[in-house]
Amino acid sequence: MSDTPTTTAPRLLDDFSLEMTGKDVAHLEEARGAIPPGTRINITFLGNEPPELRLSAARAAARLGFVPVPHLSARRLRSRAETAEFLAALREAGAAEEVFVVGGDPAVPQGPYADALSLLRSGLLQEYGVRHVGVSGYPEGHPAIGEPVLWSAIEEKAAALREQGLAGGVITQFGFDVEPVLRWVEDLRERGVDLPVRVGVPGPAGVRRLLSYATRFGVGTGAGIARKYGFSLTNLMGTAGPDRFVRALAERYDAGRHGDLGLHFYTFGGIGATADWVAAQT
Ligand SMILES: NC(=O)C1=CN([C@@H]2O[C@H](COP(=O)(O)OP(=O)(O)OC[C@H]3O[C@@H](n4cnc5c(N)ncnc54)[C@H](O)[C@@H]3O)[C@@H](O)[C@H]2O)C=CC1
Ligand SMILES: Nc1nc(=O)c2c([nH]1)NC[C@@H]1CN(c3ccc(C(=O)N[C@@H](CCC(=O)O)C(=O)O)cc3)CN21
Repeated sequence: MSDTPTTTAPRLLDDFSLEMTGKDVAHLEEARGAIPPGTRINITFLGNEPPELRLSAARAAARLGFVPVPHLSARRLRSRAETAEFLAALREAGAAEEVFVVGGDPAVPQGPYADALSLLRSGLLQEYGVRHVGVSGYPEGHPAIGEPVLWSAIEEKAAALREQGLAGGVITQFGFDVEPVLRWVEDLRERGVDLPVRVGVPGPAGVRRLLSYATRFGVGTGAGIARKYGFSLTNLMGTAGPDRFVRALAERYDAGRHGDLGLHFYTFGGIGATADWVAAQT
């Protein structure tokens, strides 16, 4: 129904998720009133944040009435015992039901899990009460991982989730261009993966910051993409929000072809700005 974008857009935003780091707890507290109760709040697993900081973020999200979705970065986990300890603490915090499992940026795994799949297959997650696992998707590829590897990884993870009796979903790497996202989702569906997909996009933020994260994670920002998204590569002082991106996604989203789609906002230090932006859309 591409001729009724205004009725489709709120649907995509009905059950959005937000991503924060351990350092954003005060921002979450400030923004709480602008975020619908029960919203999923993902907690990034940064290498430079100690587990206690991530745990305090998970606790804060639960205490404020949201659903914490802590991330586990497989390659950063140094042992099965360390992983079990983190999961036990999450369970204690009421934050273990939903997690997001990602490979992890270290070029060499720091412990027994070389990828998300090995953690999924370890049996540990269920032991600590995990019921729903998010995995990542890369509509524009990944700078260090080839396309065929990415495709087999996501197919194997979807199969492993089924085998392990875990519910799941996909969250895509943030991007600035809707076209590759929808093409990728169609490809995913043709490969038989029917997991719900949350399309990752940055919340409103300064252009300089967006570009620096994009560079850091190998996300494309060509001049054409920038224009479509609504920022200029030469005006680094400006800010840019996902207005056009979300509008374009809503216009082109066809549930018959794309299955279950939602939105995931990478807030990059601005959870309040993102919450306000979403609230202003409805
Ligand atoms: N999308 C996101 O929000 C985030 C993505 N990442 C990064 O994305 C990458 C892939 O994660 P997943 O999609 O979960 O992959 P995965 O764990 O499912 O692995 C897929 C394949 O790529 C290989 N691989 C994984 N990480 C790698 C790395 N850092 N360098 C070289 N090869 C690697 C694995 O051995 C496996 O063959 C990782 O580098 C991860 O840190 C990290 C944090 C958040
Ligand atoms: N390949 C890959 N690796 C990642 O680690 C990664 C992705 N992709 N995609 C996006 C998510 C979100 N990520 C991040 C990483 C760092 C901050 C961060 O450092 N935030 C600052 C505040 C904002 C700022 O000052 O820029 C912080 O201090 O927490 C946030 C999200 C990491 N993520």
